[in-house]
Amino acid sequence: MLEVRDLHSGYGEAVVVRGVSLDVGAGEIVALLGRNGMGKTTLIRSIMGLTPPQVRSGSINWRDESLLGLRPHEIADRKIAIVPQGRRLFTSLTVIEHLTMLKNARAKGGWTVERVFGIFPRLAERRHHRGAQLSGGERGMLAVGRALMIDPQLILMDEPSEGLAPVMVQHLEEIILGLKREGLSILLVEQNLYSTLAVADRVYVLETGQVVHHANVGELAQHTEILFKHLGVH
Ligand SMILES: Nc1ncnc2c1ncn2[C@@H]1O[C@H](COP(=O)(O)OP(=O)(O)OP(=O)(O)O)[C@@H](O)[C@H]1O
Repeated sequence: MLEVRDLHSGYGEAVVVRGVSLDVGAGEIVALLGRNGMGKTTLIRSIMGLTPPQVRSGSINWRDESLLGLRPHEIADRKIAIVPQGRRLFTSLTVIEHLTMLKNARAKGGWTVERVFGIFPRLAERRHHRGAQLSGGERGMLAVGRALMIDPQLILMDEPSEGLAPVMVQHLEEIILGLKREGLSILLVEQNLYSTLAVADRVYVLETGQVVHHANVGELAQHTEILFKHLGVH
């Protein structure tokens, strides 16, 4: 479904993503692991058409169509959503306003506000609260809910568990697995290794903008020395 080939992308003179190739299949959860500053966010933003960074060369194809040169809203029209790092919510808009701003009022089927409230009851309680009034966990839920409202087939999630309490991280894992069961594809950037191993099918490890390891989660769990070498974890 998503096919990235030999992608180079960066900021000004600095090329941060240096020749990355990766695939995300239908209904697959693929994780990008790597220490801070290795280029994960740059890669996610490049796929979504967000600038900066600027893509220098390589290809990004989605269902056999090139995404290069498309604007983020055109990419969203192709059913790709992003849960951006830091959530990027509007401080003065309410929960409901965030959820409805991208939904075509005439759209039929798919995700509705009520369905999002069904998986995140806390957001229902806070429906009239503004972005600035929400806790970190509530902001995280809203960022995921907002992404779902475009009825995505692929979600790019940039550290969705960042700042969440352990119980919420577990809830998020369940939601991610539920979305997979519905056939969604997810490209997940995650610092939380255990969360990654709990949900992902395959993992790419990035180091200074290059893929240095690619494995199924089962293989990775048996070769924890790889994680130690590239991620500095035990
Ligand atoms: N807007 C920008 N302008 C210039 N350089 C940037 C910009 N954003 C990121 N960089 C640089 O690109 C490199 C990769 O950053 P990136 O955010 O993609 O890493 P990351 O793997 O997602 O790490 P993190 O987990 O810290 O977000 C870093 O050296 C960073 O300083």
